[in-house]
Amino acid sequence: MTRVGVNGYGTIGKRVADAVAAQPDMELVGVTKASPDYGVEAAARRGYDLYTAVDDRTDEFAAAGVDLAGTLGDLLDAVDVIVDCAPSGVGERNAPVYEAHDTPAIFQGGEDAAVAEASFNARGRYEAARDADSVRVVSCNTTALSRLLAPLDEAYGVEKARVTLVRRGGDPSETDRGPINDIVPDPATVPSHHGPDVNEILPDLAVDTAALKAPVTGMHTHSVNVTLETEPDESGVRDLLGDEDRIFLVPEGAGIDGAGALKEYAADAGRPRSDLWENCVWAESISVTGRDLYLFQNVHQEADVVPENVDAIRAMTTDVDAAASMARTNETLGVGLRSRLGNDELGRAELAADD
Ligand SMILES: NC(=O)C1=CN([C@@H]2O[C@H](COP(=O)(O)OP(=O)(O)OC[C@H]3O[C@@H](n4cnc5c(N)ncnc54)[C@H](OP(=O)(O)O)[C@@H]3O)[C@@H](O)[C@H]2O)C=CC1
Ligand SMILES: O=C(OP(=O)(O)O)[C@H](O)COP(=O)(O)O
Repeated sequence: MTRVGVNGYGTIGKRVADAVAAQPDMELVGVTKASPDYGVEAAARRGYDLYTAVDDRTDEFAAAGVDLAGTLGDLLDAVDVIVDCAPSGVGERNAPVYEAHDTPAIFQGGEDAAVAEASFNARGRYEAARDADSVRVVSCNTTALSRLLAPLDEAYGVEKARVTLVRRGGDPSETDRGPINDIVPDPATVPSHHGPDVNEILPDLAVDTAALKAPVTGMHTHSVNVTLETEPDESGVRDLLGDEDRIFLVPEGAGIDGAGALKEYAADAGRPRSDLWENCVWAESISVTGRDLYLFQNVHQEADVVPENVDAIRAMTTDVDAAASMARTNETLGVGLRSRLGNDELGRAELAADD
């Protein structure tokens, strides 16, 4: 049983905590908060022990009537691995604290790659985390690109990938983010950080990325063009991507026309927080011209890195291999969304059996 702590209980931390708690081979020892706001209630409702991320704020929690199990240092001494889910840049400041407690750590994609010994994606780079003392799960966008490009490279060879990322302006809870009335090149320089970050996972893959930010909160959207080394056909690409558990082929003719409908689909499927852990590739966008493949995919930024964090914990702390870890994570969380529309007869009994 791997004992796990989560440092930072925000957008990513609360989801990672729930995913860890669902694993039969992991124990969630506790989570931290920096301030006693509404997030502490979510942790309490789930029965998670709460620690303060910042030692000298203990009195603030007491004044708000919040019981603490201890400080970050206490949590670090009680776990086999800590998952840092602090705001971007704060993880780097936390790294020396983890080292001082001799606690292996997993960081998130808001940190520079240099924060950890290895960058991680279960599909592309699981073994790199084996026995590492620190690992960085790459960002939501980089995770999605790695999941997409790895199977394409294996099946056809990637000569060159070119991706335009329309990034969401902020998460739904982030009232202070933007833009609110523009689509902004961000960064305005090319390549954006995503291409070099993909190369942390797939080092030999030629990929250029350009990014913008848009006034939406639900999901990122990627416009993808990949020149392949061998000529594919559209149905072959559909089958290839459809066989990946962490890719959801958005069915043609289902009336799912954007992120709003995708999130509704996830809610109807009973997903916690309407989370879409899978890349969402629009099936009808898959188009081939010679060796050029085109498609659109949507990425739920709050969710896609969550199964990757679970696999990173296993890679660092156990002998379980990539395929077995991914299968266990997928099964326990329910990753592997599939639509039967346009495929088989839509049987109520069959759908109910999935629940
Ligand atoms: N949001 C996203 O879409 C994605 C984010 N990431 C990355 O994940 C990481 C976390 O992002 P996100 O969850 O969005 O951030 P949030 O701002 O939602 O949550 C951060 C959490 O960290 C806590 N915190 C604040 N200061 C500290 C500290 N000094 N030590 C420990 N914890 C602290 C906050 O506490 P409190 O609430 O009490 O202030 C909050 O609970 C970043 O690296 C980000 O780039 C990766 C993929 C997608
Ligand atoms: O890591 C992320 O995005 P990124 O892949 O564009 O760097 C997350 O969506 C957080 O991005 P943010 O820095 O816009 O909050």
